Amino acid sequence: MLRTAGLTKNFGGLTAVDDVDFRLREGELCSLIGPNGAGKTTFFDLLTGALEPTAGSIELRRDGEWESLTDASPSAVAQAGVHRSYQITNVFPERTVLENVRVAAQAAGENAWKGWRNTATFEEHIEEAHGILDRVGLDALADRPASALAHGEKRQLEVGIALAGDPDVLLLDEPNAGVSSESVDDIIDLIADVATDHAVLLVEHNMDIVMNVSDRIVVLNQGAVIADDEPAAVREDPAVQRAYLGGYGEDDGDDLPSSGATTDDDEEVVGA
Ligand SMILES: Nc1ncnc2c1ncn2[C@@H]1O[C@H](COP(=O)(O)OP(=O)(O)OP(=O)(O)O)[C@@H](O)[C@H]1O
Repeated sequence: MLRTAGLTKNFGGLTAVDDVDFRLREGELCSLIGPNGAGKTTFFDLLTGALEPTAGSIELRRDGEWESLTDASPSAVAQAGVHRSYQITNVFPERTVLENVRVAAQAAGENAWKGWRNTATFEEHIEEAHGILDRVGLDALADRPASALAHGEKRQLEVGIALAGDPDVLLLDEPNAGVSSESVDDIIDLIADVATDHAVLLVEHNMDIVMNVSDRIVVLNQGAVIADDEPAAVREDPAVQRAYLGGYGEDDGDDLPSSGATTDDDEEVVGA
């Protein structure tokens, strides 16, 4: 579905992403984890065209053919069907929840340039937006200004915006950031639901979420892949425990870590 080969990004003398061969398969939910500064955001920025790679390639499979996204612009990547939900919100605060999703649906639509004048298209986008809001659990709040949403609801809205235009691949950037620990189950349900009909790459520090939803986990450390396996195998991998997990799940899989990845909310305790 989406693959990289030798993907590398240097910032001056620093290699933030180091020769990464990665593959996201159709229907798969893959998580990308690693300590602060491991290169997760940079990898996302490369996949979405926000950054140009120093070396390597990015390809998306569409209609049975591999298509290069290596030098594609962010809008070309989005047009190709790879959408990202942002850790730093891209919500218009004064607009309503519905408007935020409708505008995203319109921008993603094939007839975007006609949208403002074409009533049928406008109605279609409103319908799509309501469907998406229903899916992310926000339809009851459709007429609220986005600024009035709680943290967790904003994350839900960001996922909704990323869903607009029906992408093939969803890149979810810390959908749990700033969300209270009571809402973790809602976020798990939301991620699991969108993964039923999209290939999903998730960056998330909360290991309870990652271990719960992932089909596969890729671990980055200092820009390089140090593990790529099923959750149980990754959890038991000594190199991953050393670099990131710091004791998480070593005894019975349910313990909170004494250090390492966060398990409940917005506090990040992972060492760089
Ligand atoms: N624009 C930039 N210029 C220079 N260095 C950068 C730039 N962006 C990131 N870096 C460096 O690249 C490395 C990887 O950073 P990145 O933000 O990708 O890590 P991360 O895994 O997303 O971390 P976090 O979990 O804290 O979000 C870090 O050492 C960071 O300081």
